[in-house]
Amino acid sequence: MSERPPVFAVRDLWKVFGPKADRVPGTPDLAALTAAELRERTGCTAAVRDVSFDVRKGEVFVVMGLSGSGKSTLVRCLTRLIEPTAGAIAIDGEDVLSMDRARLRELRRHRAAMVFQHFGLLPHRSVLDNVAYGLEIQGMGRAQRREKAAEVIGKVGLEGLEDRRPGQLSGGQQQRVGLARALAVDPQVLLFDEPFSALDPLIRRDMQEEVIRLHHEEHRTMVFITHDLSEALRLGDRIALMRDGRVVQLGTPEEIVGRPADAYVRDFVRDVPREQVITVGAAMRRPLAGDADSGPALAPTATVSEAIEALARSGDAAARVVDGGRLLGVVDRERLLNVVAGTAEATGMTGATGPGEPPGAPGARAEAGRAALR
Ligand SMILES: Nc1ncnc2c1ncn2[C@@H]1O[C@H](COP(=O)(O)OP(=O)(O)OP(=O)(O)O)[C@@H](O)[C@H]1O
Repeated sequence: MSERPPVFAVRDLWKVFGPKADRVPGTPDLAALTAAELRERTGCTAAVRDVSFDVRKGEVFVVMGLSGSGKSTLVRCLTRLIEPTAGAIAIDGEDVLSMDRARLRELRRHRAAMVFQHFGLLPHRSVLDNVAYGLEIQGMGRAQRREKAAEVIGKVGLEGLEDRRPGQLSGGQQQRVGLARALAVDPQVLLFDEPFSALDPLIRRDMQEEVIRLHHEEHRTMVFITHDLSEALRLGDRIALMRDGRVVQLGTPEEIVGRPADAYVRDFVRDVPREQVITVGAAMRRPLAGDADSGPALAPTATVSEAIEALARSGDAAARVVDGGRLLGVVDRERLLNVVAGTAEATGMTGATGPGEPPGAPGARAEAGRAALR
């Protein structure tokens, strides 16, 4: 697979709050301290600690972690809503840290639009004018921006509500207005800061579907903060799991669930139904002589859960994993049970590569996991 170029490239990023914050990243003794030790020794909080990652074009990149792990600080650093202490950030190869005020404004207005949990809508303006607001501050003429706003309102399913004020909308509808406003400026990347956490579960699911749809139909690049694991697994092509300012694992949902990097991640994903996330492509063994002839055929992106169902129906002992007519491997009952029981790491016969850089097509496998969780 050819690597998609990064939209954001983040390297060795630090954000330290507190007195003389600058000295922390450059002083190995301080940089090595735990969060609690650092606070005690220096009075500083390292909200983001030595984080590096790329956000690839067209992917949904989820930043997940418990409250206080540094998610918001990290994402706010991307457009310098919070000024990083050390490190490098580039958008499309352009250095973000050296941008002047005008360039930064342009970055935030045109290139990386933020959708907040509290939608920041203007209460005295109609839905249409709220959606058009971003275009207005870009200097677009009234007729043109209203036309564009109406088009985006249609996209997010708010037709007929154009003339309402935000106060006359439900929470979910308000969030759609916030989303439409961000979309109207046609940004390269959408940044979501826990946008759905205040919504009730059904509406939340609706909005998640909306994000998935935008991802599929418009191939939007999105960075999505959440503290909710099932939301992360449902939406993310890749997930950066944060703890105390560090990214403890970066990978596809399948990798995070199937190959947790450490005890913390393992504990975090303990209750996830592995068979709904892990694919037969990861669980299979190499084919042996005679394997080609029997058992149902599954695509490598099929989940373990789908494989179990196929075997239950056919009565066979094993299923074949095939791609374009080629036999890739075999999953037998024992392998499938091991995934369900969590007694085998789903490393697959292709073996592991570095964290976050799986072989094959991570997007497709993440998609299989998401489909299962929907
Ligand atoms: N302006 C600030 N001054 C000092 N410390 C801060 C500041 N902003 C954030 N922090 C600290 O940095 C750490 C990371 O905070 P951040 O808000 O990024 O976490 P989060 O993962 O987004 O949390 P939540 O899910 O609760 O929003 C926390 O310990 C927080 O107290």
